[in-house]
Formats: sequence, structure tokens, C-alpha cells
Amino acid sequence: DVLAPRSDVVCRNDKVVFVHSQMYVDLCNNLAKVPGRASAVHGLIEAYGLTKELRLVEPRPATVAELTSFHSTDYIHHLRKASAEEDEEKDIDVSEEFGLCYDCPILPGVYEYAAMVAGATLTAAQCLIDGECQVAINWHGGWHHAKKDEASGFCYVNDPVLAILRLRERFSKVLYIDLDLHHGDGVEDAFCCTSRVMTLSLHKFDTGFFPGTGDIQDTGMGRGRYYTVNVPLRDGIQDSQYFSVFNKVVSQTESSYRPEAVVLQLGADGMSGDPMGCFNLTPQGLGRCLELVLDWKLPTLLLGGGGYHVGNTARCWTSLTAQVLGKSLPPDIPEHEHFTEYGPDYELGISPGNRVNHNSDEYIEEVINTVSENLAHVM
Ligand SMILES: CN(c1ccc(C(=O)NO)cc1)S(=O)(=O)c1ccc(-c2ccccn2)s1
Ligand SMILES: [Zn+2]
Repeated sequence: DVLAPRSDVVCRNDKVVFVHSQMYVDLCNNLAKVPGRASAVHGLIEAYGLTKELRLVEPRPATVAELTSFHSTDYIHHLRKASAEEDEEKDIDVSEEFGLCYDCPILPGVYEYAAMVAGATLTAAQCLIDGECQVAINWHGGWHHAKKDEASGFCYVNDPVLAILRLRERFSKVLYIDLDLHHGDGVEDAFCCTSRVMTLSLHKFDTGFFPGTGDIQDTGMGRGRYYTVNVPLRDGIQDSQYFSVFNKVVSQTESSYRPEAVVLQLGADGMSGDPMGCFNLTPQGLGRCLELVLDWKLPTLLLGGGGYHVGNTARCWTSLTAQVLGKSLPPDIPEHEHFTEYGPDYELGISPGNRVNHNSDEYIEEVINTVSENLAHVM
């Protein structure tokens, strides 16, 4: 049965679902941490003619009931109330209650934004459950730090958790893979005590680096022991080493866990040139990771996440969208509304920087061996 899909969800349509509407892009443009990124991403995907190859599905906002399938009612009600208040009425609420301050300020309309992002990710997950597609994409989702009752790290609602909970209604085992520069702590916390969801995160792990969790010995608790996998990495890692550790760890994870569906968070803040300035990856490196997951032919949900160089994030997610479609793209950025974002080279490719790599081969070897020993307990 190696070739047979592992679940009885037969995909009736091989079109890739791409959740999109202009209103959704506008909302994300204005309220996400990276203003204007949403339209740059969509603009480049459209400029390369990929939207014609995709099945565009309009998002709808998540309901309170859907949001509170993970988040607390108090938190969601507070978010909705605070979001609705006009500036002048609102006493300057810098209370740290619910984490709504500093990195996650209460901006007018932030509730509508968060509910729409969550609704978009749930729309994508539903298409997979209904067998409408094998791959569904929401590049404006992937907000992996939000906790049950707390906004965190630019994340107000944890849409990956909501999607996994929805997928679990249909699939007995769901694998979550997080390739953002930062540890996917909110998703790990949500599922650390269950073996029904396996969370695997490759991320930078270093003293004082946000969020500070995700060390290699954090492997889950109780029935979830060994179903949390953390791959802590250092600054400067490049595609080849990154894919090498990804390939070894994720292949062993898939063969031992045998998931029925996959959620893949593809935050682009590990790209060379990102203002975070940590990893030294290119879209080719993430693309090799994506290829490995797509080869499993499982229902797969692709999400975005971080990515603070607008042009490079659009380059990355456009390249990955083309890869899902099996299309190769011409190297020169097509003329379009956001063309100036791509200067001075105006090319699709991103080259690695010549930065110091703090991941020795010995370190990588040791990480792989430790993770492999832990995975031996997974059945
Ligand atoms: C709130 N922080 C986060 C949280 C989450 C992310 C993220 O991308 N998570 O996936 C990024 C920064 S933070 O304190 O580390 C930072 C805020 C601003 C940062 C920054 C801004 C410009 C250049 C480098 N770093 S880091
Ligand atoms: Zn990040």
C-alpha cells in the first residue's frame, strides 16, 4: 500500500486550493506586522501567471465558536471588544492582560483581521477534509506563537492550531512541521500532551532569542512524550546542511509516525537577507523540504508565517507556489505593480550571504542522533 493514500479521503480534484480575496489581502496588508507584504506576495504570484493555475477560494471569517475551539472565551471576547473601541474611547490599555501590548498591540480592526486569517486557514483545511484538493495554501496564515489566552510574537490567533483541530475531526494523526526561523511554541504547547498530533520544529535556538523555547530535550509530556520534536539550530545555516537535517529527521518522523495529514508552516524569516539576520537559507532550500513532504501525497496544508524582507518573502512563497504546481519560473521578475520591491537585480532567485555558519557538522550530527534516538520511541 506504499502508493495508496493513507486516508480514505480521495482527492477528486488535483487543483491546488489557494485561499484569496482582495478584502483578505487588504486586511492583511494593513494589520499584519509587515505592512504591504500581503499584496506584494499576491502580486508576484499573479504576475507570474500562477493564479490562473490555482483554484482560488474566498475566505470567510472564523466564528467565535471556531476561535474558542482553542482560545479561551475571555481572550476572544476581550480581543473583539478592544478591537472595536475607537482610540479616543479606549483608556490607553497597556495592560499586559492577554499579551495585548508591545509586539501585539490592540489596533482598530485587529479582531476582524485575526478572525479572517483564522477563517482562511480553516477554509483551506476544510477543502482538504472534503477531498477538494491534496494541497491547500494560505500564505497569510501560520501565526504559530499565539497561546490559548494570550497574543504573542505578532500572533493574535493561532490559526495552525485551529486547522489541526479541524483536521483531527477527519484524520487520526496529523503531523505539524514548522520551518519558520522561530520555534513554533504555540502549536507545540497546544499538542504537547497528545500522540494524535506530532509537532516538529526546526528553528534558531540561542540565549535570549525569541521565544526561548524549543530545546532538543523538549519532547512532549505524558501520552505526548516523544511526539514533540525540536531541532535547535544556530545562526548562519545554509540550504545544504538545513536540508540534510530536515531530510533525516522528517523522513524518520514520517516512517515511524505515519501521519494521515500534514500542516507545513513555511515562515520566510530564515531567508538570506531577512532583517532578522539569522539563517542564510534560500527558497531552493525550503523548496527541497517542501518536495520531500509533497512526495508523501498526503492532504497537505501550507501556511506562511514570519518574513520581514517583503521582496524576499514574496520571492520565496512565489517559488514554493510554482513548485507545488510543478511550474518553473523565468528568473526575471515580471513587470507589475510591485516591481520596484525587487531591485537592484529584479531577479526571482535569492543568493546566500557569505556569513559565518555557527552550525558545525559535528553539532548537526549530534542533533540528528539525539532526535533519532527520541524518535525510536514513536510508533
Ligand atoms: C517580538 N519578537 C518577534 C516575535 C516573533 C517573530 C516571528 O517571526 N515569529 O515567527 C519575530 C519577532 S522579537 O522581540 O523577537 C523582535 C521584535 C523585532 C525584531 C527585529 C526587528 C528588526 C530586525 C531584527 N529584529 S525581533
Ligand atoms: Zn519567525
